[in-house]
Amino acid sequence: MKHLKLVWENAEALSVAAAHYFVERCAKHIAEKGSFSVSLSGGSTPKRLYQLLATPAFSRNIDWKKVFLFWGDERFVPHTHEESNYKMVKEALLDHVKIPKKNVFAVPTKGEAKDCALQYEKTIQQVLGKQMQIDLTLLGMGDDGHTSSLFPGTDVLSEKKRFIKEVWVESKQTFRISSTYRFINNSKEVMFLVAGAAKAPVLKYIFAKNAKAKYPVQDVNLKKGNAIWMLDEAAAGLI
Ligand SMILES: O=C1O[C@H](COP(=O)(O)O)[C@@H](O)[C@H](O)[C@H]1O
Repeated sequence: MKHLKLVWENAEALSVAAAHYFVERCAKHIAEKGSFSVSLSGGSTPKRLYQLLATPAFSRNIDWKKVFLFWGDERFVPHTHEESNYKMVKEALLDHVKIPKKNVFAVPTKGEAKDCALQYEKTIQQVLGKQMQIDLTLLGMGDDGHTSSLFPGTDVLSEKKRFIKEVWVESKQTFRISSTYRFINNSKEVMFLVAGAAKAPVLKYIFAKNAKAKYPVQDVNLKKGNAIWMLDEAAAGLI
């Protein structure tokens, strides 16, 4: 897998560049096969991208009827909770664009986490078919090197069969529902959005020559596609 690193002046410039990239990929996939599937990232950095996509400047260039949205990970809280990734995307994007409800696949969060994870995996299978291939997976990276909800030291890191799995995150004393490496690495392409100086030490480590495996993000290794890293100057400062 190739890694393309692009460094932008700040988080705003990074988000604008990511929005342009999203529009371009969307047009390409729709022209080629009539649809565009995206796995959305949670966390602090992508919110601005979603807000930009909702503005007329970007939104008018997106054929929302042909866009299918999934969540790469979700906090195990109701969809109305402040920490819900669904709520963040709803308020930043979904409430402002004409995407059909049937194209939006939120992670269920009622009942047991393990049942919700299984149910979501089945939903994705029904929509994407056996291939389970997302066109564009958006990812962030935590200061601890986690991506999606693949946190250091968690069981989900060694999951080989499942595409979606519940994960108990000890450091946060909570369940999350996460994409597994199997699902992420089957994507056609991933785009990382990473901003802020707190991310710089992990980026320095993972982009060093012959870096040994240490952080979960290092196991994102697409079977066929490539990774594009959108970084701001603060995050890229030690590379
Ligand atoms: O991929 C992801 O990464 C973030 C970490 O991103 P941050 O911008 O909040 O530092 C993670 O927590 C998020 O849920 C996930 O989708």
